[in-house]
Amino acid sequence: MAQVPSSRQPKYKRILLKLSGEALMGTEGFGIDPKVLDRMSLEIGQLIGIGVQIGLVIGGGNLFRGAALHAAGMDRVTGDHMGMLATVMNALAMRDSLERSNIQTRVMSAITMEGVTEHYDRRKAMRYLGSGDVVIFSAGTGNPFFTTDTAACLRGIEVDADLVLKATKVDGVYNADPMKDPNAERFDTLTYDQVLDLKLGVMDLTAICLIRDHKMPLRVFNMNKPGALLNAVVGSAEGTLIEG
Ligand SMILES: Nc1ncnc2c1ncn2[C@@H]1O[C@H](COP(=O)(O)OP(=O)(O)O)[C@@H](O)[C@H]1O
Ligand SMILES: O=c1ccn([C@@H]2O[C@H](COP(=O)(O)OP(=O)(O)O)[C@@H](O)[C@H]2O)c(=O)[nH]1
Repeated sequence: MAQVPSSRQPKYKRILLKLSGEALMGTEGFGIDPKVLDRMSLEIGQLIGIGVQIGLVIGGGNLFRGAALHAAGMDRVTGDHMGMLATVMNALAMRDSLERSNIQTRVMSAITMEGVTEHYDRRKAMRYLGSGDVVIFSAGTGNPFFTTDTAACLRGIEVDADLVLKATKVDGVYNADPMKDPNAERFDTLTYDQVLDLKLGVMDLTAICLIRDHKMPLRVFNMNKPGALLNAVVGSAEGTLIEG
């Protein structure tokens, strides 16, 4: 397991990390790049090494998104079911990579899939987290019309995480989409209400309202920046912190 300097002590004991499905495809246009999984496992191993308890939610956008399937003519609920199943595939791939790095991992699913994953059970998940296992919460919330961002916030609140972390392709939250506006400026911190009032497209409104109502802090950071995850967990300025 990767070593980190002992000075880097965690500020947060238990975190819920959300990885977008798209991030898993690396430079490919679809699917899963094992190199990305292994890099994430290395970074997660560093956190385990300093005693952080980790819940993971992985999106499915590298495989299927209900809204996109619907736009192409499919029934929306069927599309969302396919999207949720895609997150289970990503979770199994991530578990495989974590376990090859000797990190004990559990996959739970909000949709019953006996023989493939455990069914989501909050109390069991809390026990697994408490004993140091990584728990991957798959199949989103189990309901259509939601996103895995909302699932991450929901599970984070349910399992009493100290912080929800959204790993994404950009360096944090900006005053405009930085992929479209080269002059966009990044915020170091934001309140929940600022995110809502300024309509900052970093997470869907359901997710932001949920964390606002439960006062769950959220940090948005760039998952392609080596060491950014560790920085965020030791409390260094990294990306954008949303709270208050
Ligand atoms: N105000 C904003 N600040 C940061 N990113 C934004 C903003 N508005 C839109 N985005 C876009 O949101 C994306 C991050 O969301 P994410 O959920 O990781 O991606 P996706 O929606 O493709 O799964 C970024 O790649 C960025 O282009
Ligand atoms: O609670 C949930 C979570 C996800 N999804 C479906 O799963 C897809 C993949 O999730 P998401 O788009 O959040 O993945 P990401 O953008 O993070 O890769 C979504 O588009 C939805 O179709 C859903 O129906 N309910």
